[in-house]
Amino acid sequence: MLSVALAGKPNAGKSTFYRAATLADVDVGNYPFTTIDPNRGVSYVRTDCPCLAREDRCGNENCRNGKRYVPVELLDVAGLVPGAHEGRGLGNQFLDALSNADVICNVVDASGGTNAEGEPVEVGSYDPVEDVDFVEEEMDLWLAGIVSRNWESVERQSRSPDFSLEDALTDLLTGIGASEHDVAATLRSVEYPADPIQWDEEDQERLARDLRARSKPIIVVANKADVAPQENLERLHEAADVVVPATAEGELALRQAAKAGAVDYDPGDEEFEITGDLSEKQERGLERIRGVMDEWGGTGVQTALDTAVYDFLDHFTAYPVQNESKWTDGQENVLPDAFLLARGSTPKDLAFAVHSDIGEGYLHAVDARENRRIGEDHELEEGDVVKIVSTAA
Ligand SMILES: Nc1nc2c(ncn2[C@@H]2O[C@H](COP(=O)(O)OP(=O)(O)OP(=O)(O)O)[C@@H](O)[C@H]2O)c(=O)[nH]1
Repeated sequence: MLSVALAGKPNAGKSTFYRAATLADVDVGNYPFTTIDPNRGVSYVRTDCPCLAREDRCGNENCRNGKRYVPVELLDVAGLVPGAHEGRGLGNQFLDALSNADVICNVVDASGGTNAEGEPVEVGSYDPVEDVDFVEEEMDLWLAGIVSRNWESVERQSRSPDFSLEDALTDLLTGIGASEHDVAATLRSVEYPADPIQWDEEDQERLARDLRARSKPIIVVANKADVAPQENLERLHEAADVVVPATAEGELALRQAAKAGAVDYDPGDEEFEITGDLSEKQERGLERIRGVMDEWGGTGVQTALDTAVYDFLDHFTAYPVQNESKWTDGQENVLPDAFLLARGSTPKDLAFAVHSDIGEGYLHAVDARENRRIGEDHELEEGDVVKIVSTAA
């Protein structure tokens, strides 16, 4: 399962975001929105379900009237502080947890109401742009530290006659969780000395920064947007590639109210409707959230996850089925599964995502929307429904 990590300094709102994003108003099937352990849970990205193209909604447990929720792992990596790569605060423990993530949401207190250590200060007095830079910096230097600690071994290997620097670096970097694809791209784009003995700290750091940017991309969640000065949000937009304004507290309140049956709201909706009895205070609280949602097109929590996975990581959703006309599996379940795949993935990649045996026995595939056979190197797209024919099926 694709893994999204929440990082950021203390008190930025990570736990609130995490609690909101892993809370469901109903229990859903195999992937309840419940927490796996205190810092690792299941959340969802939202997309249009292919059943919208049909007369009836599919009724899948992760589809709500055509809004499809696709499971992702969510990690809450608490308490990162400046200097963590040198062991400050809880130090490397958190950075190590981040190494399992495919994409990172840097939760920033956009209100400027907490300082670098996460201690409360007057709202607007701290510059949240500092928090954008520090998470990136900590991760870059943490990776540079790993490269540096392992350098002696690369130097030792270089004495062997059939030594290849590229192979040694690939071994080292894939060993710490980077994909071969990212490592190859980094080695192509960064200039470095051919002899490991000639490398200095700067060479190691350049390599680490490039690889970090490829293998651990970071989006910024401008949290506490409900109380953030407009100027802070503008500055954050200038400082980072992708910034999503959000109110984690607002999303948590809405999901709790939805769970209690007091509002009609699905995660990612731009608005909600009050449907149950609420105290005057509760109603005032929810109306305040409505004001923020009107401005940003929702609370931003679902948008942040969707942006991280679909836009920033450039993934899409594909739906394998066994019956190409009914879009069902062997048990008559309609659109039973949804898989997140990287842009450029083919039917064979989908087959491997379903099961390695299905991938190995791959024969051909059928586009169930168009009802036609598709080639092995056909690039799948968002919402594709695919029947895979395999010797293993
Ligand atoms: N105004 C406002 N406050 C928020 C929002 N999200 C979180 N908070 C508040 O910010 C404070 C810190 O939130 P947490 O979720 O505990 O922060 P954290 O980043 O997990 O902190 P650590 O666990 O210390 O790493 C709490 O008082 C929250 O209620 C928001 O969207 N708006």
